[in-house]
Amino acid sequence: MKSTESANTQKLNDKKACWQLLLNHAFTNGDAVALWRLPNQEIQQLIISKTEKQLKEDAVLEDLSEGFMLAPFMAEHRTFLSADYYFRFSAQTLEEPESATETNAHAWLKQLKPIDTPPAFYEKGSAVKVTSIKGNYINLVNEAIQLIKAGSAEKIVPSRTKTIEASINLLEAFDTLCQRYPTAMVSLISTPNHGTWLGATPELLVSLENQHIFKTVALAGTKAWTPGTDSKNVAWTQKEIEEQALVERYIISCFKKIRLRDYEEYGPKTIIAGNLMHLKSDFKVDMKETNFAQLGTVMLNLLHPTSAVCGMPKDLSLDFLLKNEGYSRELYSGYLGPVNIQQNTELFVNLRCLQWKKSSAQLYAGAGVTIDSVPEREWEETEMKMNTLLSVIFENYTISTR
Ligand SMILES: C=C(O[C@H]1C=CC=C(C(=O)O)[C@@H]1O)C(=O)O
Repeated sequence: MKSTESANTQKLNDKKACWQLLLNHAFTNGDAVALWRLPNQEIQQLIISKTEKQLKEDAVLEDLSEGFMLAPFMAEHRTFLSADYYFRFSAQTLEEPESATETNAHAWLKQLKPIDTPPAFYEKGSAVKVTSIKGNYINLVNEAIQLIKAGSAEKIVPSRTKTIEASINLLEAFDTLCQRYPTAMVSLISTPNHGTWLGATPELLVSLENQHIFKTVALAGTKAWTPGTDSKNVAWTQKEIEEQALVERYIISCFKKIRLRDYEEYGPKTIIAGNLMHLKSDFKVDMKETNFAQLGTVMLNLLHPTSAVCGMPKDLSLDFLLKNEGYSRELYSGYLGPVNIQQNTELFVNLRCLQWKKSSAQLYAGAGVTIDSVPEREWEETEMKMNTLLSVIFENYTISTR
């Protein structure tokens, strides 16, 4: 017992060794794992959960225990990972416990027996890859444009996948994404039911600070960012301005539905998200002043899927995507994030992500199509979005795509 403790004490001073030890034990026991880093924070957080609990449709966000939520694009089957073991890490080491949950987790860690093989992340069966062919995606965008021209929809967000043959070192990739994209929510999730997902998303869906301040954003419009570009001097086209305004109007329509008038709105302004720039407006509500204790739950159900990932009107766009995209989005464009950890909930739309396989990775991206869309440009936009991860992860790899 004593020798295990001293071996582990050394590991605590080495973040990567500590991750290996924890993940190895989690995967050996069939536990689920969520590792994440919130925007503009140094601290990386890790949950190990013994159960992948399916949430009921009427689950109340504000009443959940400390944990991590995962929702696929078709959000009726949401998963909740309770924080059975919770750890925080700085750049190199494990942080000292600050809560009872963390103290328990540290005690558990100290008595774990070393396993010196690399962690075996969960892998899910392969998905269909029809939309990875350029011609298919161009046709899909053209069909969306026809529907919009016929007056049935204002905006639709068709997506596609791309498979890369390579074996990724997930923990290295997670750390590199954290360094390269300080404003993104970076996550690495591995569960028996969902497999393994890595992402660096710029899009907040719902945040609740101290059960008091509700926040969401309207994000749309995409341009390549090159170092040195000043975000204050970026010119956006009419198409991009309208595309983002649609997302804004959608959020406001959700507030109207619940008769909430007292919200603050800032922007839109240009933000840098890795290799890209977007237009973003911020919305904020004081839940105490508006006397709306369950605003998070109510808005989450109304907002998802937003017109940034689905379209406008929502039902018609969803119907179009389910019939025509030709693959299941799974966790791509769903949402994920910590719930009620240290009184805060921060759920993000799962964009700029990949699904990991032992010897390959499946990337996902979509583009907002409006009446002014040019299909070839939408294809290029999805390529740029996939490059957010590819350019970081594969810096030192030879890539072959199919
Ligand atoms: C659907 C995606 O991005 C959304 C978020 C920001 C900008 C978008 C756009 O310009 O089309 C998309 O609405 C994606 O990254 O797969």
